[in-house]
Amino acid sequence: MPDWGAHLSEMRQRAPLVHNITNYVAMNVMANVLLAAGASPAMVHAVEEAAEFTPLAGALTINIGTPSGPWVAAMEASAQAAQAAGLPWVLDPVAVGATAFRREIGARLLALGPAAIRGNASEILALSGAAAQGKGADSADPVAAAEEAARALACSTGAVVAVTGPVDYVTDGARGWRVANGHPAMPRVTALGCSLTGLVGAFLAGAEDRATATVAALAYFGLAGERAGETAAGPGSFQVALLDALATITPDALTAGARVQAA
Ligand SMILES: Nc1ncnc2c1ncn2[C@@H]1O[C@H](COP(=O)(O)OP(=O)(O)OP(=O)(O)O)[C@@H](O)[C@H]1O
Ligand SMILES: Cc1ncsc1CCO
Ligand SMILES: [Mg+2]
Repeated sequence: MPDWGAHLSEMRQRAPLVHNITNYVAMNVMANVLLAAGASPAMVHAVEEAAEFTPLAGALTINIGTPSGPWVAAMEASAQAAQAAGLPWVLDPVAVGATAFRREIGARLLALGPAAIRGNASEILALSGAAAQGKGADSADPVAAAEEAARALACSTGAVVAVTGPVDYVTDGARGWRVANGHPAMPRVTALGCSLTGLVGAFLAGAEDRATATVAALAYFGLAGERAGETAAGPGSFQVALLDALATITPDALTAGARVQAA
């Protein structure tokens, strides 16, 4: 098994600038998650500047949670800029199955070569063209039901695909892992999946093996959730405790606490 903590250590040494085009709900929590982990977030979405900004960063993340025409234009321009610069970019296809608008955005972004795709089971099923039962931004499908779709999507796009839920599944089409870290309070705080997408971007910046870097980001976030769950009184204090745990988890603690199995 790879040394998961080494990925965290490398990310903190690089302290990458991560360019995020995310949704209105996620902006603050996602930026705080990236700062707590040791990366530098920048939320830059104006179509007038987004593509100019992208090459300054170590990675780009694109989240379609609250899309509108000009934002989508910025997403496409930044994804193209990342592709041209050889920078990894991560797609978070929020509620992609819900409307025709989102399905079209998802298909257009998929064609721009994401290095990784991170979504819940309903989103990964919908993005792959399979039937999905998502409830808006929330999943209504089990992770296991999306594993085959995830492998197919990884093979057709070349991206690492991460399906999150009670036990996460990650695949690059050839290899697969299950990540059991996490806490049941996590889906009760909004935008934690969106924030995790930002962390995947941070771990991918400069990484040699994008699949194991993605697994490490998921194990780290899930372990932080476990730590937060030990002290939190409810969803509000959980969010605060999660930030503290992200900042205090060491690479050695991640290596010891990661509950990852090859799948
Ligand atoms: N029931 C659960 N038990 C433990 N961990 C969970 C559970 N559900 C989700 N998680 C963890 O929560 C994090 C976010 O994943 P989730 O699948 O909820 O994302 P999401 O649906 O895209 O969230 P959002 O759209 O609100 O940002 C991941 O680290 C995942 O492992
Ligand atoms: C609640 C919500 N609605 C659109 S985006 C978002 C954040 C979680 O994906
Ligand atoms: Mg989501």
